Amino acid sequence: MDKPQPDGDPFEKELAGLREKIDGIDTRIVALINERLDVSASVGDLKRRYDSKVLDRSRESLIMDRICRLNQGPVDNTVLQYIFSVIMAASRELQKPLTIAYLGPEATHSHLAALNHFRHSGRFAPYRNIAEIFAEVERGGCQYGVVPVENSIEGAVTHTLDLLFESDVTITAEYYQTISHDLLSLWGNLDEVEVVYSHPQPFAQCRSWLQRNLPDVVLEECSSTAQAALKAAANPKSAAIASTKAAQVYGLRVVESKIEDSSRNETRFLVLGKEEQAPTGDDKTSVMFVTSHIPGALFTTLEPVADAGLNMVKLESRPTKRENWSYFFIMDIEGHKDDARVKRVLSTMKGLCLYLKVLGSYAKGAHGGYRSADESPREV
Ligand SMILES: O=C(O)C(=O)C[C@]1(C(=O)O)C=C[C@@H](O)C=C1
Repeated sequence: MDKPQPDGDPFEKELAGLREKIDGIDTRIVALINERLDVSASVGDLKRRYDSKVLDRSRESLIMDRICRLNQGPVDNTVLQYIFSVIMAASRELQKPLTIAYLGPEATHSHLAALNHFRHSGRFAPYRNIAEIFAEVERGGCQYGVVPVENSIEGAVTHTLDLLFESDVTITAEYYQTISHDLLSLWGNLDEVEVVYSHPQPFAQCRSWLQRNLPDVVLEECSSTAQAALKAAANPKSAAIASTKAAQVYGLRVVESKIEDSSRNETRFLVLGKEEQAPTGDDKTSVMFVTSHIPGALFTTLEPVADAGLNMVKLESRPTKRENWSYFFIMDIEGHKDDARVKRVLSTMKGLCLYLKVLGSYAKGAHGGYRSADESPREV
């Protein structure tokens, strides 16, 4: 059916009336948001005086539940939660701006994970490598650092595991970032594309699409997808495989979204910090340990975990690099280190191995992340 055509004056008049109403409502919304932020600033003062943490996830969950119960429509609960997640991010930012280190440059998947996990609130600082992020968090230059630890297709990020062995930072959270690749170019089409830039991993993950659509182009490897986008922005006869965020940051257009062969590509990121996290009731604990060089040592060390019925969700081994053929292990179990059962098991394990360190207890992350400002509902 054809859309009704604006009928000159009556349409304009009615539209102006409705828009005036919207302006009036917006005025009230702005005033209410600022009124809420004023109260939040007072909460911030109180928290500073009592040395209490700014972020209170359990309170935020209660707020989300409450607004959904109050909601009578027509707004969808997901949209409402999204709006409130941004309001609360502004609230936290006002109370205490956070500094978050991530693996740069801008618009990498690490950047997206950091933005999504912290709901866009804070000062996000790019670092050149994972070691620098650990060092920055350790020396207190940034409160948090976001580092990749495992990809669902490529496996462990061994550099991160090695740094966990050496460093004194705590794991404060985990975040699963869906990895999706877009083809970006200056003109937004495939015409005249002679070269495609990207990191080796996206090339491997988009192989079928490239074969089907750009079988004859040169594939040029870059150190990151952001670097690839930067190069594509300087060459009109090229394209880059990178994130949608990179298109915004480097002034490119999206030729095609989600060109990866498998849609189940996820990277697990760890959020490093210094503060231990209180139990939430649905936690994970990461533990690092070194076993002695005798047959069955690993089995003996892990036996208490099985005996207590604790669910081990991951076990990785890495060379200690201090002695040939000696290894350290990183184990993730369900539960918080303050849970009586976990406490008992860790204390028994400590007596059975050469060295054991708890890397952190933190709330379990949801696969696919949670809705945040970067994953805003597309239609609204
Ligand atoms: O209630 C608090 O503790 C607040 O700091 C306020 C507020 C909010 O904006 O509602 C902000 C940050 C916290 O994570 C939880 C809630």
